[in-house]
Amino acid sequence: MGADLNAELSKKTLIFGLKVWQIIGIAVALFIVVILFLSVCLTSRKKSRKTKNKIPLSQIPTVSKEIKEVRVEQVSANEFVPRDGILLTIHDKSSDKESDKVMVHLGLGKMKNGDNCSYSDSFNHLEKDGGGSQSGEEGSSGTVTVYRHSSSHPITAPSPLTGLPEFSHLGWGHWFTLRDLELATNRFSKENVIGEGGYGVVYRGQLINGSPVAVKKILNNVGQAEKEFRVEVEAIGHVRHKNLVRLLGYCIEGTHRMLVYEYVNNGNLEQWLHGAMRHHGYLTWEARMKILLGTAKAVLTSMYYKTAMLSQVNLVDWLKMMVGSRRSEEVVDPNIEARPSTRALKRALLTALRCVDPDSEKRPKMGQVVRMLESHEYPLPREDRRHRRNQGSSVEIESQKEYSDTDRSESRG
Ligand SMILES: Nc1ncnc2c1ncn2[C@@H]1O[C@H](COP(=O)(O)OP(=O)(O)OP(=O)(O)O)[C@@H](O)[C@H]1O
Repeated sequence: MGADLNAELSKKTLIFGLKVWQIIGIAVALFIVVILFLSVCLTSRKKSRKTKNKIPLSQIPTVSKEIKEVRVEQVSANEFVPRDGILLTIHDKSSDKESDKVMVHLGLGKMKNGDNCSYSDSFNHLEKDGGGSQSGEEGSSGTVTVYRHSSSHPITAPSPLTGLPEFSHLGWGHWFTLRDLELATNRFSKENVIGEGGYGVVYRGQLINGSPVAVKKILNNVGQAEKEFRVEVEAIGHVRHKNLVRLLGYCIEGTHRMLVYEYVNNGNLEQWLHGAMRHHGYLTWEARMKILLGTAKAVLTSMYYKTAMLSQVNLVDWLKMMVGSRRSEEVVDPNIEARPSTRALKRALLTALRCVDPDSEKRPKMGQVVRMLESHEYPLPREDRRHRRNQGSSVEIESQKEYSDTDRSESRG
């Protein structure tokens, strides 16, 4: 048997007179070379695709470990399997008569590979029986966009009430995708810009459930920005206070960092103080004091969550100069019709000066600020102050020494 096989393998063939075993050997070697070549090609293609998708490390701001990034990418519709109850919410964006699109949040599905996904898109608005919006494949001209979410971080189900993602894994707020916010802000159009702060541009937007929102797009080239984002998301997000604009959620995708706030349609304090809202009138002294106190209380609520950056240095210098040269009365906005009493003005200025003491150790605690502003006894008359100081000092009493120049001139006056 063995001898037969040997004889067969040793037979010469017509291919260059090579023996059978030689031909087999060459074929096997060629096969191995081809397999090796193909696997090298595939590996290098995968690698180059990965590096293409990767953003240089220097451009990716570091986020807290608590905040997980969602990898979202568009895939073709046949790669996913929708779950039951596809249609969750229809928001008719055409109500403003400018667009004939209906935005449809379709819901949740599963990728063929087992990953969770959500999918949504806008369809042409269908006029039917007087303009009601209709959903579904029939007549739709849009293609469904599927968002794939990493399986290690399953997406949260949209709330049946709002159509928005449910609370984020941080225990508060919604976790928006970039696409959610693009849809809300008309792709961050210039017309939707409502302001610009130190950390980014703020856009007006409308969520899928119709709620107006302010979307702050954090500039990722500002050093403080990532810190600002983290502080807001991890700390301010938990805080509820009637004087603080509520943070509704956030978006982290690639290098994008965005904060979504409830929309305040009443202008901002700067606009009220510097005349941009003058068609609505001017703030009275009482209203200003209320804002001051409300702000102090809000800061007290959110303290050492947030380290505010003071951008009022010139204002502070000006105030000190005015008080130092006994022109306190002149710092009151001339547009206020009912001027504050001397005592009320002194209370406000004294508190303000204490808060901007160059020695941060000497600045009052926010609780003391609230007490100073709320106390009608404050500032104490000089005799009472001397008397109380003999009994034991408090910051409020001590702070009045700082104001002594003006104080003396006011008492004389
Ligand atoms: N929730 C909101 N509702 C309506 N408008 C807003 C809202 N948040 C911000 N804005 C507008 O956008 C502007 C910029 O806001 P942002 O919070 O970025 O900066 P800021 O508070 O003015 O300054 P800074 O960045 O130094 O804190 C505001 O002055 C305001 O006009």
